[in-house]
Amino acid sequence: TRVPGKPRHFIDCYLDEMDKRGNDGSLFSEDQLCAFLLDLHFAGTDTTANSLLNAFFYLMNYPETQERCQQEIDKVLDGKDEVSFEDRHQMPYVQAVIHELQRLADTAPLAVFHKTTKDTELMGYSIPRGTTVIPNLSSVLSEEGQWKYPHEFNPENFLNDQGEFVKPEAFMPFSAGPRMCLGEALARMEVFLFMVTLLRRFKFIWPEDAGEPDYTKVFGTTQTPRPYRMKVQLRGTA
Ligand code: HEM
Repeated sequence: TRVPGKPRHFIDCYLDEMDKRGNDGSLFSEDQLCAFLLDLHFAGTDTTANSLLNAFFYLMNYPETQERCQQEIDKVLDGKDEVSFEDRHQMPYVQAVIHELQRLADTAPLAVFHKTTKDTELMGYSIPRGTTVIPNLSSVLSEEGQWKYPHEFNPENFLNDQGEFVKPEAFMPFSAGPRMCLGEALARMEVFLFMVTLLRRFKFIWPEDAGEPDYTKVFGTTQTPRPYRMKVQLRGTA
């Protein structure tokens, strides 16, 4: 349905640009376009969507936590039309819950595979040049000794004794190092704004006939919770 010269979206614009350039040796190519689409849909959308899916799955099954988030949100946003990312500094509990949900979402369990470009020594281990290295983020995110409650959902993992938000070093769902997630800042902003906006308006309820929740995930390059249904109620209408 594409009409050259009348772009409707990114792909059309890109194809127009490819037509214009012909074979001028530029980087505009179908391969490059595919790589961009993977970035947009897979790295940029699927990860954040799965984080949100996981978040609402847990919040429905921990209604007291959901309610405590809503109380903090109501207090901080009192009189404001919309939430802004800056508001997170006044919401230590919500921040702790969101980080705890991201920890358990374990969205990219094996990060992205890497390869050593030279012989490398790491903590007494020698890793020859050209070795494929697969980071195990699942292990870090539930490492005993790094978390107060490594194997359960508990926002206390991100709160100190004064109830302030703290981020342990082992929190690395976006991996670490020079090739860590390029979209981390955007993803964190998106997850915060989506969650706060939705929690402010709606109550998320696990349907009575849904049975016991199954917390095991569908494993993949990105992990996702098992399909579920949810009941959504406008707040204040119950
Ligand atoms: C909650 C959401 C997200 C999670 C958990 C996540 C996680 C990750 C992880 C673990 C990596 C691998 C890092 C490594 O190689 O060690 C990665 C890479 C990457 N992510 Fe994300 N990501 C998320 C959202 C996003 C978003 C929204 C974008 C872009 C808009 C994005 C763009 C990228 C890109 C481009 C890379 C490759 C970076 C490179 O190889 O240099 N990610 N992400």
